[in-house]
Formats: sequence, structure tokens, C-alpha cells
Amino acid sequence: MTLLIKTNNICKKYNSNINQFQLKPTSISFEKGKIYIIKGRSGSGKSTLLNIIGGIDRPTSGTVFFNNESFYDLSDNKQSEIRNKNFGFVFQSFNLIPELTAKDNISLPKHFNKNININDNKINRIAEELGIKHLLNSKPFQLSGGEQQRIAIARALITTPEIIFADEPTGNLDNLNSQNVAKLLIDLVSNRNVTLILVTHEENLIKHQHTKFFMHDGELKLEEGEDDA
Ligand SMILES: Nc1ncnc2c1ncn2[C@@H]1O[C@H](COP(=O)(O)OP(=O)(O)OP(=O)(O)O)[C@@H](O)[C@H]1O
Repeated sequence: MTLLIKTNNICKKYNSNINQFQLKPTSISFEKGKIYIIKGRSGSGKSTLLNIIGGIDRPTSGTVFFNNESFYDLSDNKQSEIRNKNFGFVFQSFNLIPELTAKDNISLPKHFNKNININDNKINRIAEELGIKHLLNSKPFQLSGGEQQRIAIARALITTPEIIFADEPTGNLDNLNSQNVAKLLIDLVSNRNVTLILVTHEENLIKHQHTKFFMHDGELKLEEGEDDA
């Protein structure tokens, strides 16, 4: 088992006029090639946790280790490099650039880091796996939600990341598309030995070998029947 990400008592406090929220101290480990599912009610703190682990949002206190280095103590350049090269993100709202074709959206990581190798071969291969090869010249507005999310998944995988963070990736899709896209994502990461942290409510996709967490009022708990994380 190779440890990829580990958090040590990460905590986040939001104090605004509108609301107060606290992610309670969380210590958790993520291993290479494993799939982690996070469930929980709206507002319980799932995205807050995912953003901290994914290097997008610094915790109020505590440490996130990526490959044994304290991520938020690295330089801004190094943090961006890791986010761009080693992490992949899939969001509920797809986050595609409307002016770009599907192909250019998939190539986007190269725009941020010239050292990332993305070529036509690689794009065609992944597009084929995702069943979107015929859509590469289309723009997002010409595509259905399920097709757009497949493009976003291709963009997340094209850099051959070590870990994918997926925050309710099927939240904007109808039932059938939702099942298909979530299954595709799980199959693709499993075939590549990529770690997946998936926020989802798709109960029927969750398998016994996945590690399941439940977030309640900012507190993350391992679901019963699991070993300690
Ligand atoms: N930048 C912010 N400033 C202030 N409060 C915030 C901020 N981001 C999130 N919150 C608050 O933190 C709490 C947790 O939000 P979070 O988005 O993590 O929940 P969630 O479980 O992902 O919800 P959902 O399932 O609806 O996406 C909420 O009460 C939210 O309003």
C-alpha cells in the first residue's frame, strides 16, 4: 500500500454574518489506487474537505501531506505544478471553457504547464474510451450534460494524474446519465490504478471494496464495517 495523501488534524472555520461553519479536526489517509466515497447532507462540509485535500483551499489549521511533503508549505509555483500534473478535478458544473472545442478543453492542462505531454494520439485514445471521439470538434453548448461531463473526465485524466477529486460529478445529470458517467469514472480510475475521492449519493455504484465516509455537521466519520483509515 502506497500512501499518497495524509491529513493531520485539518480544520476549517468560516465565520461570516450569514453563517458559521467548522470542519472539525480531520486526520485521514488516502492510498494509491483506492476509491474513497464521501456522502453527507448539503452543507455538511464535503466540498470544504475536498478543496483542502485537493490543494485548492488552505485549512485554518492542520497539515495536508502529499507524497510526504507538507503541501501548503510548498511554494505557490510548486503547488500549482502538483495540482496541474498530479491531481485531476471533476466538478458538478463541468467547468468547461465555452469558447473552446472539446478537444481544446481536454488539452487545457498543457496551457498551464508546457511540460505536460498531451498529443493527438493521447486525446484520441482517451476520447475513444469515453465514447466522445465524434464530439472532439464540438463546443460545450452543442453537447448534453453527460457528454460535457465525459469531456471534463477526459481533461482530468489526460495528464495521467495520481488522484482524481470528483465533487458530485453527476449532480447535474439525469438518472440514466448519472449512473453511466459515475460508472465510467470508477472503471477508468480502477483500470489506471488512480486514487479517486468521490463525493456522491449514487448508492448503487458504491461497492464493498470502496472506503466510505459520511460527513455530518463538519465531522467526517468512517462508515460502519470499515477498517480505520
Ligand atoms: N467561502 C465560504 N465562506 C463562508 N462560508 C462558506 C464558504 N464555503 C462554504 N461555506 C459554508 O460552509 C458550509 C459547508 O459547505 P460545503 O460546500 O463544504 O458543504 P457541502 O457538504 O459540500 O454541501 P453541498 O452538498 O450542498 O455541496 C456551508 O454552511 C457553507 O455555507
